[in-house]
Amino acid sequence: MTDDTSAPQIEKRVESPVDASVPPLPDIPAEVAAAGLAVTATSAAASSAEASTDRKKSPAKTAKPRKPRASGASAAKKSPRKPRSASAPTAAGTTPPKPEIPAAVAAAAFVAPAEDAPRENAESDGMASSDAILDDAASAPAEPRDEAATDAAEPGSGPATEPEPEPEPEPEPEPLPEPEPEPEPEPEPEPEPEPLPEPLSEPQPEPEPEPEPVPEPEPEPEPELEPVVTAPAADAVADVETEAAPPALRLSGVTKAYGEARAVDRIDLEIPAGSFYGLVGPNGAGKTTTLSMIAGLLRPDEGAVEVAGIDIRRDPARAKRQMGVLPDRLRTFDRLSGRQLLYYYGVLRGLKPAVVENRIDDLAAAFDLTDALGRSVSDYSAGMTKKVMLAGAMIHAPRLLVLDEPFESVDPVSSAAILDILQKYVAHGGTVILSSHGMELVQRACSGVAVLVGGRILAAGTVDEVRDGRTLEQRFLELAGGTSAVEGLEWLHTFSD
Ligand SMILES: Nc1ncnc2c1ncn2[C@@H]1O[C@H](COP(=O)(O)OP(=O)(O)OP(=O)(O)O)[C@@H](O)[C@H]1O
Repeated sequence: MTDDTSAPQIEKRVESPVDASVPPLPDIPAEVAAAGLAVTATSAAASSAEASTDRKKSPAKTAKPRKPRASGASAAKKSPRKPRSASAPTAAGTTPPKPEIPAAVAAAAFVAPAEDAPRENAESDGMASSDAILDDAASAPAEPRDEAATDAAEPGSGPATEPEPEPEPEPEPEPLPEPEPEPEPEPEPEPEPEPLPEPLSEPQPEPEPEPEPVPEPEPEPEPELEPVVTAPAADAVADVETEAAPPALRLSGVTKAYGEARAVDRIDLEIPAGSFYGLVGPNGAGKTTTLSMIAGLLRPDEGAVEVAGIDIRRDPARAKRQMGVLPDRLRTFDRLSGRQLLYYYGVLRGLKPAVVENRIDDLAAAFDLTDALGRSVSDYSAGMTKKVMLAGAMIHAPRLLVLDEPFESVDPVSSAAILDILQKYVAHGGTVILSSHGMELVQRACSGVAVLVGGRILAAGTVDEVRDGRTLEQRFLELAGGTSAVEGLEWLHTFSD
């Protein structure tokens, strides 16, 4: 379809995707994204009410000079935001409806993070990128997150909105000018602004409340924001990855048991950046469990997972920032339209609304979803849902894509388009690890492969090394036990009618 052209487009726009005012995902999710989204949704919904209320009030408040608590810088920052949110998410003419979703989402998503929880929980948490986000959020700092949430709210969807952390730090036109010019405490500043405001506000010292509101503390958040969604240009990805040491992914003695059964048993695996890596194995072999631990959605009982050298257990927020995740089950916020869902994927990852809008269009074209963007995801077919979730996993241009059976249920044309997108992504330094039952596809598309059977890796290396002169399917059958003789079903050959 639009394969050839779509990919390049994506690269094009990856330049300055991060919303300077939005904190990195990890933080965001304190409640958010899939896993985090739920949280975000929840908190966002909750705070959105406040946010909207605050906004409405803001003008009025502004009229009243309050005590200059926030620095001039911060105040200045906030004012410009309001206008933006108003025009935010309308991209293709479709304005994201109200985020009742978030609320619903939150409920669903949050269940996820459970690690040792029973299957149901594990899955909902499971490989959902949103879940991952949630985890991040949980581990992330509170501040940035609020901002992210705020941005997310901007989409115009009233509900899930902006968590305004501190409703009070209201900018004060009058007070601002003074703090900035110069911390001349007593002489001039006091006479003008203080008379009225003081009675209203709270601060303690009457004479010198201004010097305290340190003017500089706020600039700090910005530095954090930048590193957040680094994704930018493919070139950048390539640069960073190429030389420096750590592999894109390293598993060391990773083990996960459910009761007595070891779903994953002491797995060691190292995948260099720029790899297109396949994880194959029979049903129940432990592929999803392994990918869920990589994504940070399940915690290993033993062993360590490192993403680009970052131990996901020690610094989950930063590690998850590097990843885009497609969960094994298509659980997502399906009451949102495709456009809304992608919009939230993007803003929750800290992207600027305008960037998200552009990427949504690019991804929709690439995945042949343009005509479906306005429809509720709950009405999508399995393949369409898989594609929109895959698009969501990519929208922030992560360095590592963790995809659980990305081609399952996807039609041949879309599969070819997805494969083309992934191959170009890898060619520019990105790394893909995916699970699949398609031996032919893995043999054709992947550079490396691991065969997982009974929770253990029986073979791993380049595809050619593993298949060792045979087809990958033949090799797989050997390792997985081959074809078993079918006996005991003779009754099936004697029809009941
Ligand atoms: N939450 C859970 N609670 C109990 N057992 C679980 C849970 N999740 C997975 N398992 C078990 O762990 C083993 C590995 O499951 P997993 O889903 O990782 O396999 P898989 O290789 O992805 O299988 P498939 O190819 O069918 O998707 C299976 O025996 C499964 O029943």
